[in-house]
Amino acid sequence: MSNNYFKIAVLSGDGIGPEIISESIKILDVIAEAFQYKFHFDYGLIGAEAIFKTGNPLPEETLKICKESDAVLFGAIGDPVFDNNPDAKVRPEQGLLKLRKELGLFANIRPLKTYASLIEKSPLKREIIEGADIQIFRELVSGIYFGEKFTDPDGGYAYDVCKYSREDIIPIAHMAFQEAQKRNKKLTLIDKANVLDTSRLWRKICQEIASEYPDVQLDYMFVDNAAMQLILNPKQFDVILTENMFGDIISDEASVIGGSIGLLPSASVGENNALFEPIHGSYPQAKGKGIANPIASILSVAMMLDHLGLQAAANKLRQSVEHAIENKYVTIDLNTKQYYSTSEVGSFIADHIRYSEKSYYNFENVKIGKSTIV
Ligand SMILES: NC(=O)C1=CN([C@@H]2O[C@H](COP(=O)(O)OP(=O)(O)OC[C@H]3O[C@@H](n4cnc5c(N)ncnc54)[C@H](O)[C@@H]3O)[C@@H](O)[C@H]2O)C=CC1
Ligand SMILES: CC(C)CC(=O)C(=O)O
Ligand SMILES: [Mg+2]
Repeated sequence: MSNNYFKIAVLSGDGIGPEIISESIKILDVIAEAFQYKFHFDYGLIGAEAIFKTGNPLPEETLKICKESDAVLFGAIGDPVFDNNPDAKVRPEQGLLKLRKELGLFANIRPLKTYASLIEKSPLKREIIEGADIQIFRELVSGIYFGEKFTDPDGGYAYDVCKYSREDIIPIAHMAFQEAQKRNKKLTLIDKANVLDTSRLWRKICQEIASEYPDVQLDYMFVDNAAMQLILNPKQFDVILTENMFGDIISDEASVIGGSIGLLPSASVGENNALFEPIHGSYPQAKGKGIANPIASILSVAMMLDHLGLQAAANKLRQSVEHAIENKYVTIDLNTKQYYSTSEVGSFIADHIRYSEKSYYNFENVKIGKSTIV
């Protein structure tokens, strides 16, 4: 990887995937211009569109461009054709799971924050959520999503095995402890250790590792209680560490604190590869309507820029997203009275980066894009 040339594999996927990814590419084009970087995009098929075109949810060619990339930008996969057919043998989700496994993306980092102007959008009370700031570390390539699966041909029973090894837990546990050290020195392991052997293994290993981080306070919480505590008192959490399925579920729940799942980005990282993806899915009901919030994908681009060592660009991008949110330049999920389309929000953020980087305008007084800031 040279200092200013980056190969990005782009997997738009299904549903709203292509719409949100096209806003993220718009942003990357502007960042390339403003900061003098070159991003080379290699597009690949994945998910339902890949099944429809090739029969395979993760074609070899897609895997190849991802492995050869500096980073992967991922939209979303999933289609009702498969969701509504429990007998389908090939499924879009298998493409994403296989990609995560093949790239060794063991840690999925899902940051959650609140924005002052969106506090009222959350169904939760201001005093409960204001200032909440949580970093979720979700294990991503093991556990029940990857264990042996079986369905009795007569349809009488089925099972999914949940398996964890020391090797699966240690790397992400260290990552979470190190993040806790950089933040408020508080780590909560969310598990079900009162019932599950796998959870007891997580506790044991985290207790062992804790001795290497004596300044970090390690707490435990059962996942059922955590699901309740997250919305009753989210500010008690700082860094959360959890297994694959629990992390999947509680992070969607946590998005209610921020105001919309359409705001939450994530980074999926491993030893040699990294992939950046919103936490939401393909939201098929919104496909082609221009109503999807592109910010989760755009903030995933900010995480990608951090990963590539382009902190100045990442910070500028986050400032521009905040500028859009604070100026109420948002999609319908965040404001049903005054809202903008997916591409208008993307353009507003892109314009803010472009003009503020070039110091063309005083931004407090300028009208950007098709609509007026009111
Ligand atoms: N990483 C991925 O690609 C994921 C894929 N999926 C797949 O997505 C499909 C739909 O699954 P759902 O459970 O409905 O989850 P979903 O995350 O696609 O949508 C759930 C709800 O969240 C809201 N939402 C999601 N994204 C949004 C956005 N960008 N802007 C505004 N609102 C947004 C909508 O209200 C939507 O009804 C399924 O096929 C599922 O398997 C689900 C989760 C993750
Ligand atoms: C395989 C995916 C559909 C899992 C998921 O929901 C997620 O990663 O958020
Ligand atoms: Mg999910």
